Amino acid sequence: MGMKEDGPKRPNKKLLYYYGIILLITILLNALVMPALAERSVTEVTYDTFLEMLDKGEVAGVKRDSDKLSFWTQDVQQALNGQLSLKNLNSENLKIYKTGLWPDDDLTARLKNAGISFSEEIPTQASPLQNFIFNWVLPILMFVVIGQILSKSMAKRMGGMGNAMTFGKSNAKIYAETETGKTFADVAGQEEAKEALKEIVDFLHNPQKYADIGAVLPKGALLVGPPGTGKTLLAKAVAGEAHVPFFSISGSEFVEMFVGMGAAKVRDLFKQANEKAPCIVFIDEIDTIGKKRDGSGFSGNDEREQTLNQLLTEMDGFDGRKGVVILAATNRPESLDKALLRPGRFDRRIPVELPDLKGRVAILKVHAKNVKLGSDIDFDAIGRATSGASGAELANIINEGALRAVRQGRAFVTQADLEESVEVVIAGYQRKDAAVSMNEKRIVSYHEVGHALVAACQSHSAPVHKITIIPRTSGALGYTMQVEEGERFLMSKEEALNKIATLTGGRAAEEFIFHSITTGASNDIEQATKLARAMITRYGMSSQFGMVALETVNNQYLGGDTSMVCSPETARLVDEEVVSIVKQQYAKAMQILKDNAAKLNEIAAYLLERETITGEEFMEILNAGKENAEERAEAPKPEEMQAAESGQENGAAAEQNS
Ligand SMILES: Nc1ncnc2c1ncn2[C@@H]1O[C@H](COP(=O)(O)OP(=O)(O)OP(=O)(O)O)[C@@H](O)[C@H]1O
Ligand SMILES: [Zn+2]
Repeated sequence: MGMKEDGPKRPNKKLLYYYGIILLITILLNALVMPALAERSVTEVTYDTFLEMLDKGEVAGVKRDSDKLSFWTQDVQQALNGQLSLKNLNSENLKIYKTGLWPDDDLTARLKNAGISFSEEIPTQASPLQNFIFNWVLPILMFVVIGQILSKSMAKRMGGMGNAMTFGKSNAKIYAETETGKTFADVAGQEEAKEALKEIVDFLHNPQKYADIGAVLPKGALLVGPPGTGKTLLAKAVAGEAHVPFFSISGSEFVEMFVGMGAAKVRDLFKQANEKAPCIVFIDEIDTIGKKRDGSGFSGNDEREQTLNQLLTEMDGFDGRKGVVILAATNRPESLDKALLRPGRFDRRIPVELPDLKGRVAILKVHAKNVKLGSDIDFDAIGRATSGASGAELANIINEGALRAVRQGRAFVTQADLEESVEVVIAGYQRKDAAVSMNEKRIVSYHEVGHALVAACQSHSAPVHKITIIPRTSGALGYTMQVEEGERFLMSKEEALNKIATLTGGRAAEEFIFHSITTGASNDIEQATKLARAMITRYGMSSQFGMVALETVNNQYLGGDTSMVCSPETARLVDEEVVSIVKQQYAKAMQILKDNAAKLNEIAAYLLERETITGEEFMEILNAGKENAEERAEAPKPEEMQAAESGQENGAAAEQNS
C-alpha cells in the first residue's frame, strides 16, 4: 500500500525545491547583482582630480588595488565605520571614486600627513553581522513569507485544501456528511435498486458476519440511470440506513484541478475513508474521470488518466473487509473504461431507471408528504400524465404546485395546481404577455386540433387529454397533450405509424386550411423522423431490412444519439424508406382531416375562443352527431403521454414573438 507513504512525501519534495530556488536566487543576488550595483556607484575621475580633492581635504579614505586607486569622502568613511545610518548611504554626497594608478612616491607621506586612512583592502563595514543579515537572512526570510502567503491563497483556490505544503492532509469536512438523514423510505419506487443495496447496508452493519464466513462483498457498485432518477439519493439512503459517514465527491471536481491534483485528491479521499471506515464513498459523474482511455498514445488528457489510474490503484489497494463501500453514479455507462468494471472494482451494476406509473405515484406521494393537499388531489392522474418524467422532475412538480397555491393565496394545493405545474415542467410557464397575433393564434389552433383529430380518428393512439394555445416560456405556442390510460411498455408497428401520422397532423391542418405552411412544426418533424428511422434501424419494422440492427445507440440514457452501422448504400435506402414512411403517414393524416373538415373548423374555432380545452370537451364536439362515437372509447390505451407528445411547437413563429 504505497499510498500511505506517498501522500506526505510529495509536499516535502515540493518544499525542498522551493527552498532550493530561494537559496539560488539569494546567491545570485549577492554574487552578481550587488557588485554590479556597487560598481555603478563608483565614479571614475582623473588622477589630478584626486590630488585636487585631496588638497581640499575632501578625501577621507583611500584604498589601493592592483589596477586602481579607490577613494571616498568623509560621509562614506563614517558609514563604513558604522557612525552613519545605512539609509543615508544612497544620497548624492556619498560617493566612491576611482582613478588610475600613477607612480606617485610621496602619496603615502601626504596621506599620512592628512590623517587619511589608507589600505590595500577596502575596509569592511562596521558590522559583518549586519551585512550578513541584510544580504542573506532578510531575503531568505522574505521569500519564505511570500511563499507561505502564495501557497495559502493557492490552496484556497483549490477548494480549501488547507496548506499547500501539506496537500496530503486536506480536511475531511469537504466530503464527509456524518449523517445523511436519508433512508430508503425517502426513495420511492426503485425497488430493485433498493433490494440490491440492502445487502451493502447489512454488510456495513455487520461486516464481521461476512468476514466469518469468508465472503467478500464487492468494493464498489455502480448506479446507472438517467439524470434525476435518485442515484445520489439512493447512495445517501444507504449511508443513512447503515448509520455510517458519507463521503461524496463529483468526478468533475477531480478533473478541474491542476495537473497531479486529481490523483492527490483521490489518494486523500481514500485515506480519509479508510480512517472513517465503515463508510460510504460516493463518486458522482464517475464518467468524467472514468472515460475510456484512448490508446492513441498522444492523449490530450493526462490529468484525467492519472486520476483514473490513481482511483484504480486505490480500489485495488484497500481492504474490502474494512467496510469502505464505494458507490458511483453515471448516466453514460457505455463510456466507462473497462478497467473500472473489472472484478474487485465496480463489478456490481445497479440500474436506476425512470420510474414507472406506480413509481411516479409513489414519488409524488413522498414529496407531497409535507405539503397541505386539497381533497381533489388525484396522484394517479398526475402519474399518468407524466410518463417519462424523472424523480427530480416529479419532486419539482409538487413544489411548483405548492408555489402556485401560495401565489393564488390558498392554504392548500389543488389538482389544478398540480396539473398546471406538470405543464410548467414540460413546457415552461405561461406567457400571458406574449403578443401572438390573432392570425397566428388561428394557425396554432388549427395546427393543434389537427394533431388531436388525427390522434382521435385512429384506433391505436392515446386519448387526447388537453389542447391549449397559451404560449409557454419554452417557446411553445400551443400543444396537444395525449395521456394513455395505463402503463405502457411496448409499441406495435401500427401504433408507431399512427404516432407518426398524429405528429404530421399539425402541419397537415395548416396546409389544408391555409394552403401555406409555417415553421411551427419543426419539433413534430424531428420526432416523426426519429421514430420512423428507429422503426427501420432499431425496431426491425421495415419490410425491406427486417430484423437487422442498422444503428447503435451511443447513449442509452441521455437523448440517445445514434450512429449508423451499415454501408453507405444501405444508409441511402434507409433514408428513402424514412421519407416514404413519413410521406405516407402525412397523406393519411391529411385524409383524416379532409374527411372531418367540419369538425376541424368547429373545434379550432372553439379552441381559439377558449385557448384551452379538455379532452372531454374535445371528444364531445367530435362525437356530437356521430353514430360510431363509442368505437374509440372502447379501446382503452395504456399510459404514455406521447412526448410528441405534448408536442412543443417551437419555431420561427415563437421566435418572432419573443
Ligand atoms: N425515487 C425517488 N424518490 C424520491 N425522490 C426522488 C426519487 N428520485 C429522485 N428524487 C428527487 O430528485 C432529486 C434528485 O435526485 P438525485 O440527485 O438523487 O438524482 P441523480 O440520479 O443523482 O441525478 P444526476 O444523475 O443528475 O446526478 C432528489 O433529491 C429527490 O428529491
Ligand atoms: Zn405540432
